Amino acid sequence: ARQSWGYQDHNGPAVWHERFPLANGYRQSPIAIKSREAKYDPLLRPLSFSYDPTSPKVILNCGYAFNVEFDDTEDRSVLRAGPLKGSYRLRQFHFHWGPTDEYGSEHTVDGQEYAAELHLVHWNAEKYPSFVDAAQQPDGLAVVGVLVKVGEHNSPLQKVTDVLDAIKTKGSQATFTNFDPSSLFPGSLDYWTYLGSLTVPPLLESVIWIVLRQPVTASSEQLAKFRSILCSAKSEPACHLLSNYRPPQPLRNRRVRASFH
Ligand SMILES: NS(=O)(=O)c1ccc(C(=O)NCCC(=O)/N=C/Cc2cnc[nH]2)cc1
Ligand SMILES: [Zn+2]
Repeated sequence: ARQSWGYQDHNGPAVWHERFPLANGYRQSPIAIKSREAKYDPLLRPLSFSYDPTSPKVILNCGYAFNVEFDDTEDRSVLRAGPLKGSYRLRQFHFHWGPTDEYGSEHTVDGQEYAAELHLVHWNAEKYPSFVDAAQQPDGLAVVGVLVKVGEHNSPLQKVTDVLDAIKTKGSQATFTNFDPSSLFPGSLDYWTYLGSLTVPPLLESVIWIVLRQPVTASSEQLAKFRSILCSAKSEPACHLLSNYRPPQPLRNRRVRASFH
């Protein structure tokens, strides 16, 4: 079968444009956030989320990340307010990381790269009939990004890292429930927001990004656990997913707004 996209030299972010022309689009993500150029917007409201801890169902190794996937057939876990109009339904969360603790986040802040980044992917179920439809619309998706720096052990995260041995190979999945993803949030919900895209192919320009200002920590051992999953299927030669971040993309004609002074 044709090589699909990935994060190696032959199929990584530098060549995605060959098969996914949106890679060179006008509202691509991630971006390098420059805090001094972000403008405080008093019209931005605090984020309001209500997550049902029984709505996560499975954790899946999709070869380029692992996704904790939610039952999004009704409004069980939703995000409202902030920069959003209406309510957005949580579909999945996943992480991006790098080969060492020094880098691996997708967004950077004032040139600072973080060890990893958590993405909670929501879609506008009030306005669109399905995730796939919402993903084609400029206001269809809302992704909350949480920066992860290496440091103290993160105990809520341990529930996720403990199950990674059970989904080592691409395509494997395991039951995963009774988990509240807001347990992974930092103390402050201050955020930057801007209009962007998926950071993986097809790079659709349908994401309202909400990047929390305050990072959370994870221990070096927990970060190493991310790198232990394989991007290869059981039948293939093993290849560890050591890195799955897209570097920052041109800001072009966009403004980053801040919810805080
Ligand atoms: N990196 S990101 O946050 O921009 C991002 C956002 C969305 C996707 C995405 O849309 N991937 C497709 C796989 C998926 O989301 N699968 C979900 C299955 C599912 C979950 N609940 C019901 N079905 C990937 C990366
Ligand atoms: Zn992501």
